[in-house]
Amino acid sequence: MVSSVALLFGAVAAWAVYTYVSGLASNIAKARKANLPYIVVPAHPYNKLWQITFWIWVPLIKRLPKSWWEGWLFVLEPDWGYRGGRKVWEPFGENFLVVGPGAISLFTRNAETIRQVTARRELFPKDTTDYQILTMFGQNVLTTEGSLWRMHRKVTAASFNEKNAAHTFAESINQTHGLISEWLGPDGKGHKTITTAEHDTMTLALNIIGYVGFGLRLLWPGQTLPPDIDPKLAKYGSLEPPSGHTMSFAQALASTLEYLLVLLLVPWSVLKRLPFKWARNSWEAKENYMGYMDEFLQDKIAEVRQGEQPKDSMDIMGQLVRAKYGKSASESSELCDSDIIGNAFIIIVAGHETTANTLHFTFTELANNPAAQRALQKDVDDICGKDDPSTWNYESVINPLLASHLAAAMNETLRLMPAVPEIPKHVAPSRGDQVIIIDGEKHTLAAGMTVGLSAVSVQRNPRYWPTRPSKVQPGQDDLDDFEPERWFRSSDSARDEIEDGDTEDYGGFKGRDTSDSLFRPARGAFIPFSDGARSCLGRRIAQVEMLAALAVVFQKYSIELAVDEWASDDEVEKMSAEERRRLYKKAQDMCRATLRKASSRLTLKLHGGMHVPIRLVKRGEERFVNVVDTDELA
Ligand code: HEM
Repeated sequence: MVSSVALLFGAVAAWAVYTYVSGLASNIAKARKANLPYIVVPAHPYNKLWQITFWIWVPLIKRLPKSWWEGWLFVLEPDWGYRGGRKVWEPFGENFLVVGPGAISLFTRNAETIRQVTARRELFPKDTTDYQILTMFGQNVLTTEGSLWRMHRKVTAASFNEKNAAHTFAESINQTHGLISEWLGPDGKGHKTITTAEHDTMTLALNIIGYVGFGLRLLWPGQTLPPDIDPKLAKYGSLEPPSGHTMSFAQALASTLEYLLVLLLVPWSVLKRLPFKWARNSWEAKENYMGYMDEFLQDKIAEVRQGEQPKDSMDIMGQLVRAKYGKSASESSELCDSDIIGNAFIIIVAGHETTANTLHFTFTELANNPAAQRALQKDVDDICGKDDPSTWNYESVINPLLASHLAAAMNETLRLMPAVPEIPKHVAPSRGDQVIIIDGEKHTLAAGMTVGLSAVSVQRNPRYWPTRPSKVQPGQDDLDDFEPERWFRSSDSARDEIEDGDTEDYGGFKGRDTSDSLFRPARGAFIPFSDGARSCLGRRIAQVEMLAALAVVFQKYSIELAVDEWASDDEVEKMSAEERRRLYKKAQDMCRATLRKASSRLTLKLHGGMHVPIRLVKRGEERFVNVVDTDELA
């Protein structure tokens, strides 16, 4: 008996060793065929078991002599692209392969490679198995491929037009007033240290996405609904839970997003029974959210059946309901109810945290870079003047804003801290090996190989971005620094297109990612919204939303880093300009160190309560940003 058990274990162990070694050998052969630099790792970075347990193994491996692990261990740590910076690429150039026993991946910071991958959607699709957990409320545009994706993309893209961008601009202006009131504090005077900027920009983006996704007006604490609001919408807009719910709609939405990873990873049948507070909270959020979605769907279907005209606002879910139940529904009738709820959910997920963090980092970087903030304020004054933001006309201000220091600051944040630092694709397993050309040489990528487009690395690659000496890191170039002014440098690169690229129209905004009057990076070198057919559907909405928020805030206010850690308000009051500059430098160094610690779970952000304290002050009442970096005032 004992010997048969030992035999069984021996056989299983032999099989495991054989699978491991033969898998590794086969992937090494594929790497050699690709003729690109490669490293061999004991476990692949995308291996789920490794992703859960890496924190146990990495410190253990680091106890071994450094020469044993320094050339490869970095790829097995999360966020190596963002945290490791450019030096990790030095041994490899712009493309390298990571070869593990179960998988092989190409990582690239080469624009030519990125162009070829993003332009050929069918040869380099998304690996939708990785996205299946995001189908928890229904199939949607992010989680599907092939003809199913086409259908989802077509129906959802219909809402992403200029008319709706203008509606979003107006709602962003309105919601930014809520953010400002929050930051000014109850006395409305400002000068109060804000440690919740990350949370507050999330609320701002949530309230805007509530409008984009459902046509709802969501409130900030202390606000009330307009008296003439449609009673059906009041139920969703109210800060109090209506009957049948234990949370308001906004609370249900915010908590569902807060507990998203729990809801994605823990089976619901288990979650329901777990005796922990986080499990109860996430379950309550999900139950409320699903309840609201069902009611919302039924309300919208009833509206369509009663022949009610659509409201003149952005409302993706309403538009999807009309696509299925309206008079001209034939084309899109393949949508089922869960697809509608699934798409509404994914638009919120895709458009909430991404925009919130970009805005949060832009506010923080502008506080950290007073010269950039002053240049931005000058442009707000020139474009918008002193007019009440509610009177700003979208058609006349949007293009000037897109060509201004506001867009330059937004682009610079997207360059340095893209919400999605690495965009995953793979070589379609059913289409065989694929050849790509890099600097005139052919390279064969094996079918099934995963491809990580490193946005964060290509966007700091000196081959594509003109550089100047860094003002913060002596002896280095300025590619790791926040320098919005870079977007006003001259461009000599053509927007290289791919000859056999996918040219079909998949809807969404058609213009470029950046204004023609700003620096135009080589195609593939600036991919915060990805590129090609599967690029971000909400790009224009996100840009419009962020520009509106920046313009409203900086028209009347400045943002400064808080210095409470080093000096009281009374002490600052008595300081000379030079003393203030020295003090602010401490806050600037601390700010840079904190931002370097950002990490990505869903998107790149400051996790675990990490924050950079800031203050909102009326223009003319600044303590620092009008005296720091003043030599740069032109
Ligand atoms: C700063 C803000 C944003 C950034 C940086 C961003 C970035 C991206 C990126 C990189 C992708 C491709 C992801 C991948 O291939 O895995 C993507 C896809 C997508 N984004 Fe955004 N996004 C932003 C805002 C938004 C907004 C506001 C919306 C909606 C209102 C939105 C809706 C979508 C959708 C639906 C997709 C999937 C498109 C498809 O697969 O066909 N995004 N986004």
